[in-house]
Formats: sequence, structure tokens, C-alpha cells
Amino acid sequence: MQDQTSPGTLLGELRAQPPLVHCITNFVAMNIAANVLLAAGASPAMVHAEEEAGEFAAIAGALTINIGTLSSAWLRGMQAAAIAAGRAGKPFVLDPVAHYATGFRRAAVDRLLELGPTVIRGNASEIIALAGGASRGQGVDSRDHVEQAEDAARLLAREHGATIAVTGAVDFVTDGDRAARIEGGSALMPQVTALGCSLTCLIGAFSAIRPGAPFEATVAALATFSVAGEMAASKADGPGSFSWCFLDALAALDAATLDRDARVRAA
Ligand SMILES: Nc1ncnc2c1ncn2[C@@H]1O[C@H](COP(=O)(O)OP(=O)(O)O)[C@@H](O)[C@H]1O
Ligand SMILES: Cc1ncsc1CCOP(=O)(O)O
Ligand SMILES: [Mg+2]
Repeated sequence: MQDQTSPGTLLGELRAQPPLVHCITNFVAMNIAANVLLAAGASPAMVHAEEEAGEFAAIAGALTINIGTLSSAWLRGMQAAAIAAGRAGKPFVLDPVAHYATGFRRAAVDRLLELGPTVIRGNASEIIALAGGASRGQGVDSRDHVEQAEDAARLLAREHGATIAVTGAVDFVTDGDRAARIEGGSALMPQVTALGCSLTCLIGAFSAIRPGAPFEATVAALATFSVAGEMAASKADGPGSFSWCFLDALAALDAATLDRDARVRAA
């Protein structure tokens, strides 16, 4: 597929004009997420201090917020950034890492949801719990299947007016009206920490390219990960080599290959 909003078209535009992506992510993810964005062609900046997060969000193309290693000070920075992104009309992508695990996380996510995320990405356990369901998640790891989270995703999309991405073996994206499944990737991906967090940052990069089309931007980011993941798996011997093969695959991926190999189906 090759149209105005095909994954390849968006990847080409991203490379032609690298967007500045404001990432408030966790200590585990900061390095790999920045490298993922650079390999894809975007310009990452990890900025979380409450003294500057609001000011920075206004100048970036998109904001991504991830609660993986949360503290009260970080939460204040997240709120300032989300408010500023909203005022500036910039997309805001939320990753509610393990929000079901503690009261502090649940309260933080409730506050961030009030600030109107454009896209929410999580694994199946996180999305099920966000919609009020009983999830089997353990810490940051999902123990539910994406198919079990599809109704929850549709519900959340309508409730928050957001695009919802559920990732796993086959990803699912919905804006409450349209929905798509994206096949591909590799079983090695959940064996490398913070790849999901990095994907959230990449959704931010694609959202900056198409601020008015979060569904298409999210599908493009997920398709990019799926195709690069398959390429990397064909070369890797295990999680260690997968992580650097994945960066190489992302950097080598071109628009035509992405559109040829992406397996995106309407759902
Ligand atoms: N079993 C799997 N097979 C193929 N790809 C997978 C599998 N599990 C996860 N992925 C991919 O790994 C990436 C991160 O997703 P996921 O592991 O669900 O996030 P998180 O790290 O937040 O739990 C996504 O691109 C997803 O498609
Ligand atoms: C291990 C860990 N602990 C807190 S955040 C984090 C990283 C989670 O990354 P991902 O959600 O992409 O698996
Ligand atoms: Mg995660």
C-alpha cells in the first residue's frame, strides 16, 4: 500500500524533516528509546524536570509520557508538559506502564488521562486494566493476549476520544471507529527491556508528522516496529544481538520496503 498516509509515506516524511520528540520516559528506557528514534530518523530529547518540561513541550513536535519509573517530581513535570502540549496543539502519547500495580501509579494515570492524551499505547494487561477489567499483568509484563484487550481498547478510545494501541504478538489499534491489526515482529521483542517504551516514543515521532491523523500515525509506527523486528530476528542469535540488530534494521528500513512488508489489516 502506498498512499498519503501509508506507513512508508510517513516514514519518508519523517526522514525528510526529522521531528523533535519530547520524551518523558523511564530510567530503563531512556537510552534505547533515544537510539530507536535516531535509527528511525527522528530527533529525541529526554526532558523530565518540572522546571522545564512545560516550556520544552511547547517547542517539540510531540510529547510522550511514560510512568515506568515514577516519582512525585516527575509526575509534576509530566503534568506541566501535558498541559503545555495541549495548549500548543501538540500530540501527547501516554504509556501507562504497570499502572495497575500501585495506588500511586493508578492516581498518576488518572490525572494524566484528564489532560487528554491523543494516543495511549500499552500491552494487553495494561489496556484491560485501564478499562476497568481484571488483568493478569505482572509488574511491567503482560500476561494477557491482545485479542482479550480489543473490547477494552474500543471502550477507552470512545471514552477518551483517543487512539488506543494494544501491542503483543499481533498489535491492535482503534480510534473507536476504525480498527486495524498489525502482524509481524518477533517473540524476541518482549525479551528486550523497554522496546515497548521505545515504540511509544516512535508513535510520538509519527504523530508529530501527522498531528491530525493519530490513527494513521500509530499504525505507521507499529508497522515500522513489526517489519524491523522481523528483519532483526532473521539475523539475531538471541535477545542481546536482537537489540542491536533491531537498531540496524530500523536504520536500514526504507519507505518502499516498509509498505511492501507491512501486514496491516482492517479489523
Ligand atoms: N510475541 C510477539 N511476537 C511478535 N512481536 C511481539 C511479540 N510480543 C511483543 N511484540 C512486539 O514488541 C513490541 C513491544 O510490545 P510489547 O512487548 O507488547 O510492549 P511492552 O514492552 O510495553 O510490554 C511491539 O512492536 C510488539 O508488536
Ligand atoms: C523493567 C522496567 N521497570 C520499570 S519501567 C521498565 C521498562 C519497561 O519497558 P517495557 O514496558 O517496554 O517492557
Ligand atoms: Mg510497556
